[in-house]
Amino acid sequence: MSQLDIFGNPILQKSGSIFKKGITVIENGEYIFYPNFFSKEESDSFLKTLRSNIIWKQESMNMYGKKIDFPRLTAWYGNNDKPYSFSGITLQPLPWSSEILSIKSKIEPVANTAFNSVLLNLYRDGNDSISWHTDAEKELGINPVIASVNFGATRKFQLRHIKTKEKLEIELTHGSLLIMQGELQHFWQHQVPKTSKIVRERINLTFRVIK
Ligand SMILES: O=C(O)CCC(=O)C(=O)O
Ligand SMILES: [Fe+2]
Repeated sequence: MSQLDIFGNPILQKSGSIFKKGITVIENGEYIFYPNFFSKEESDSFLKTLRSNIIWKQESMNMYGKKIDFPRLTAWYGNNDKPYSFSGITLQPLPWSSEILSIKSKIEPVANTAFNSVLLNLYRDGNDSISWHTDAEKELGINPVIASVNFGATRKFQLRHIKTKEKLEIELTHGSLLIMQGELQHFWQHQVPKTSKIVRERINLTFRVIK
């Protein structure tokens, strides 16, 4: 476990990253990580209510004429009725639920951003994953702020610079908050790889602003 600063953020030992006011500044991007943003009790409760109240869907995409299921379940909520497209599929948002609004109101002052939509992912076990991508869809505009909230199993979140191929890794723990900002989405891809470890379910919420 790395050393933590006064904000509870790990102090990165990696060369090339500067740490100021809780923001980790890396080449072509910034992030803020709170390993314990929500208490254990709050996190346990959100995990349970989101698991049962969210309308989870098995989305799929078409690849060479074959239907391929995403290796996770997803849901899309928001106050914006513009459809949002990613990985070749288009999602219509469902109206905010009370537990999502409660999470949103806690993270907005920290992220300094009023989010109008959220994508939820349910990773049922270590076989579920999301592969290398950026969240740089044109609806999100230039230098989007994306706030990622995590409940359940701790999973590895990897970042890879598209030019230098440098890699960073953050363990996204139960109750953690990761805010990605600056140029990060334009220069770094991210993924949550499969793991052969036996892990419980994990729910991730990425809050976004659709322009
Ligand atoms: O599950 C995660 O931590 C990442 C999810 C993600 O990258 C996305 O939904 O775009
Ligand atoms: Fe993403």
